[in-house]
Amino acid sequence: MPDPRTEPTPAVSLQGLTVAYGGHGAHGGRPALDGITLRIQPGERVALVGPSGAGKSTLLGLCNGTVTPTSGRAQVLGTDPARASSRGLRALRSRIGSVHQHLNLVGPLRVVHNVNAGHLGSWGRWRALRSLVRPLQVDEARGALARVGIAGHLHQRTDRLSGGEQQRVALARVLVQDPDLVLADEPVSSLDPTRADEVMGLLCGVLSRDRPRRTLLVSLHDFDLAVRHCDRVVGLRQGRVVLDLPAADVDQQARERLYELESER
Ligand SMILES: Nc1ncnc2c1ncn2[C@@H]1O[C@H](COP(=O)(O)OP(=O)(O)OP(=O)(O)O)[C@@H](O)[C@H]1O
Repeated sequence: MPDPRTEPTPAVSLQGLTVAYGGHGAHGGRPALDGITLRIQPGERVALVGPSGAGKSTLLGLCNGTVTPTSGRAQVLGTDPARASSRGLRALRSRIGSVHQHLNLVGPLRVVHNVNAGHLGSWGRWRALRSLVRPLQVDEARGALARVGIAGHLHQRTDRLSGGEQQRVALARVLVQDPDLVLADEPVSSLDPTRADEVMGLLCGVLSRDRPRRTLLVSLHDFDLAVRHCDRVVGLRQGRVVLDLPAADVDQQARERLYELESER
């Protein structure tokens, strides 16, 4: 049993968390998350996998405070998002980087502005507006783009880039934000397999090498990508954790158990 005095404070700690949207469970009374207990240590790269509707996005939403639990407790970077003041929640969110399938990039803006959006949590409003007129911290933006392999695109219009390149802009935005925790919800599901593999390599490589204690929690439909790029694989099914293994220990049997048809259970 680990000694609580020497264990690091977890980056994410969920205890008996249940989410029942609208006060009722989804799918005929079943909650979206059903008594989830999970600890993720700083620096871990964790993949969340499981069938559609298993609760992966809901779990990520709990971590950034956009979803409120019905019961149970969460600590994310030492803060309970559901009990934090609005200032506390803002402070927490400034330490969390997000990567989504929908990239939330402003297409007509030049790439440098979208990368600099990573500073918005720390820049005041005037600094942000000034930067829109004449970009600030350009060298930092260029450096971040270089690290994701598209340094030459700094001044291009963002919507002229390919989907994979735009995903790299979103990663560069996270790099300049420099968060302690990255939450990625289906970050590569719109990319072809080769691009998806490259972007996952950057997400789990550059983003975590950048700061070794940075924690990554990424939901994925592609089980192979999860095993290939992450340290640990957590499988959700019907709102419960049914698999939690180091990626190296995941075998075919574990995979089949996770995805077997609902009717077979
Ligand atoms: N805002 C909401 N209101 C009501 N029910 C919701 C809401 N969001 C999700 N649900 C339900 O909660 C359950 C879990 O959904 P969630 O999106 O977390 O699953 P998921 O594993 O991310 O699915 P997918 O892989 O398809 O994105 C589903 O039954 C879904 O219909």
